[in-house]
Amino acid sequence: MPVPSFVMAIAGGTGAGKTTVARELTTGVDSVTLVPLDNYYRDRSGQPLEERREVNYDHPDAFDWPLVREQVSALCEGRTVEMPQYDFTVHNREEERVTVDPGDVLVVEGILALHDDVVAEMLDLKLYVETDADVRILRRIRRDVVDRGRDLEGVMDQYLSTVKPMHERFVRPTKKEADLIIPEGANDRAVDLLRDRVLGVVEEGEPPEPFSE
Ligand SMILES: Nc1ncnc2c1ncn2[C@@H]1O[C@H](COP(=O)(O)OP(=O)(O)O)[C@@H](O)[C@H]1O
Ligand SMILES: Nc1ccn([C@@H]2O[C@H](COP(=O)(O)O)[C@@H](O)[C@H]2O)c(=O)n1
Repeated sequence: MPVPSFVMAIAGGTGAGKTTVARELTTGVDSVTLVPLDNYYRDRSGQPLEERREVNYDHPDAFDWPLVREQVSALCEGRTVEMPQYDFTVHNREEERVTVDPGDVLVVEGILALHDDVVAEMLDLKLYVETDADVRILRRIRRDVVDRGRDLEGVMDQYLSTVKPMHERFVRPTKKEADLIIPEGANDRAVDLLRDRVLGVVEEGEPPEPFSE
């Protein structure tokens, strides 16, 4: 298995465009390993669905950080992991894990991708995608209703009770940890420049250090 040429994290608020930026930045790279932090929500099989619906999923405590650290570290060392998968419709991990191999580029992506100090030590590049809150909530309403089986009233309640306050308390402050802030989602110029650097590291063997200097 290859040891990744470099490892990046993409943080930002819900609906900011993190997944889109991850895809754009790695276009042309042969082997990319995505580590979506959503897969690392804690296992709540011991809790009834009614309770799971009420959990604050935007607080750092909702995530299984020991497992995040263990698996990111393993992938960085060129080892395969059995990655958990998450089912948003039932607010829980799926029973089956998926075998994930390390690629040339490793991308840790999620609202709190820049939250954990131990994970931060493993990163060559830290990005924060910044998109206005009104754009993000509109994107989220569409996604949660269409893809995640939620109703509009519930999405609005969750946004005001936990998503927004936790964004202000835990997500937005991680912006200061970022090497680069990408404005307005998949900003073409910023993404083009970064993609060239990613390809330079992977294809030409350039050192990843200038990203963070
Ligand atoms: N720059 C952009 N312009 C328009 N739509 C975008 C842009 N970036 C992302 N989107 C759309 O917004 C939604 C959320 O994007 P996504 O990348 O999944 O966000 P996140 O991973 O931060 O939650 C998706 O439907 C995506 O297609
Ligand atoms: N059971 C869950 C778990 C998480 N969420 C929300 O997902 C958001 C993070 O995912 P993004 O793709 O939007 O970054 C986060 O804001 C949680 O509120 C959920 O609704 N239900």
